[in-house]
Amino acid sequence: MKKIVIASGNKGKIEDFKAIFKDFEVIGIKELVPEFDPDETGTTFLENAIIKSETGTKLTGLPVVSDDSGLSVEVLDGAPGVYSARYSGENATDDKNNALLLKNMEGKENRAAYFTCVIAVSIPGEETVTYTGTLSGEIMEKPVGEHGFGYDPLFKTLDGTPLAYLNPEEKGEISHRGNAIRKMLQDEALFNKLLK
Ligand SMILES: O=P(O)(O)OP(=O)(O)OP(=O)(O)OC[C@H]1O[C@@H](n2cnc3c(O)ncnc32)[C@H](O)[C@@H]1O
Ligand SMILES: [Mg+2]
Repeated sequence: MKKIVIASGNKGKIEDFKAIFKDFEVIGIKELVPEFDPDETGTTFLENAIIKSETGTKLTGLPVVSDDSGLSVEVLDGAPGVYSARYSGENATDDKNNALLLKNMEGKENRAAYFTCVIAVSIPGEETVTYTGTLSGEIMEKPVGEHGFGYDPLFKTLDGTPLAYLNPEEKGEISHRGNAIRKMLQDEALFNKLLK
């Protein structure tokens, strides 16, 4: 089976990609390079996704997939954006990030927000390719639901469904990550290269 490496330390993401690359041997990059943790110095999701996939290919010599994603809130000028994972600082956790977001949204009328996901794929000797997906919705007044991770408990879709009410499969049907993945799966040229 062909190998594909997922350049992420986020177990949720690796599980998502295992379900997608069923015909590949999916390897989390930390299995090969335990200290893998490139600085996400980009100012866009696209730049950070490329940093992660290209660093991964350089270190492993294998095809590498990465995902850079986050939440952008209109009334906060797009914050937390590329800083979504570290919104509440050095020792950020999902709970701390959500608490800070609620605090910064106190008294705000406009609750519009969207998730972005950029997937980058680097293959040795080939140009890196990227796929972008988004999901629009609103920030709620308090966390609800049991599913998901990150900011899911505070997010509801435009039709009013709280994201954390959805199981992984249901979320994938509408999510920013699902939408980026569907674009990637339609790219036949990519899979021809990966399977070569
Ligand atoms: O960089 P890697 O190692 O892949 O893992 P990470 O968790 O640091 O991932 P990012 O740098 O892409 O940061 C993404 C953050 O955005 C948030 N996020 C991304 N996708 C999300 C989703 O589907 N639901 C809720 N929050 C999400 C969440 O807080 C993540 O920690
Ligand atoms: Mg990260």
